[in-house]
Amino acid sequence: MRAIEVSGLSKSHQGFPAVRDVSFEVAEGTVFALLGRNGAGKTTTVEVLAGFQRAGSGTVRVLGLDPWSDRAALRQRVGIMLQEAGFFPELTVAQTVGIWRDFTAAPRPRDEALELAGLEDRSGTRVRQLSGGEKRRLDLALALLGRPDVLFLDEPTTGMDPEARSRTWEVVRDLAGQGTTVLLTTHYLEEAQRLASALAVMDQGEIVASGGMAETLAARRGRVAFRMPAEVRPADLPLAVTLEGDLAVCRAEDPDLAAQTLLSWAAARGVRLAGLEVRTATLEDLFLDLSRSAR
Ligand SMILES: Nc1ncnc2c1ncn2[C@@H]1O[C@H](COP(=O)(O)OP(=O)(O)OP(=O)(O)O)[C@@H](O)[C@H]1O
Repeated sequence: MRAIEVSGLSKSHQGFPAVRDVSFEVAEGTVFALLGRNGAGKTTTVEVLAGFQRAGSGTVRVLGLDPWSDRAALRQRVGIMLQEAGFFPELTVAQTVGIWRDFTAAPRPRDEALELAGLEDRSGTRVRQLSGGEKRRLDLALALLGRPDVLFLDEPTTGMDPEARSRTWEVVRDLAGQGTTVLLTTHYLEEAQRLASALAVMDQGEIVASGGMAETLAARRGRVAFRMPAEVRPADLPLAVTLEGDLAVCRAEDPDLAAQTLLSWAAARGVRLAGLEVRTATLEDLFLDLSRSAR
């Protein structure tokens, strides 16, 4: 079943086309990453899906409902963590969660929400004293209060330290494992690659790449890199390489095979390929390729 369906969505801000003819679907219980450079249109898309902005044209459905006209019905089933949360700075973390619970149907217990977000040690701290990353964790605690079926996370781990970030990843994975559908925007490509099973990349309001994470990456070329031996010239090598400082980099559809070819060549000549690194394509490679082709 599809939890989110977007078909031909367009949305302008004062005549500026922020989102243009965007279509994608998110299967129930999966994590979907919406990626793209600053200003690509991700937040606008999420805000339309969350019912904060009305679609300009096109069709949008969340759990089969229209996020704008069925806002009241959806509010109980959707959790939202947007980029700019408005908190009361003088309230403590526990008081903030307490107030939010009053507005939430069948909320999680306060301490469970704080623990999920890794804020159990901060419950007595005033919101104004929280660090940026801790405020993001409070956002997460609030988004999770109502045990949502669909969770919108707009740059959820910005400002978090590595430990908080990996803890958040675990929470997101667990939620998806329990059936929650998660739509994530992030500038951390590693985060998207680790969490999401499908993705769409936006640029200037349009989708420029989309599909399953594994298939999308498998279709890209991987990379073999090694330190260029002083006695070897690039033209001597059996495969084409580019030089990045003292690193020789070979892009290949099958990087394992390319590495084998290079190693057999080196072994036959008694040459050592120091620091050899073989990896399949990452989201970063996809981004670099997309921005190269956009130039
Ligand atoms: N309320 C608004 N009024 C006018 N223009 C807006 C408004 N909101 C967004 N825009 C413009 O629409 C475009 C898309 O913005 P959006 O916030 O959706 O991008 P984004 O992909 O989320 O970017 P970021 O990664 O920086 O958060 C940008 O050019 C932005 O300046």
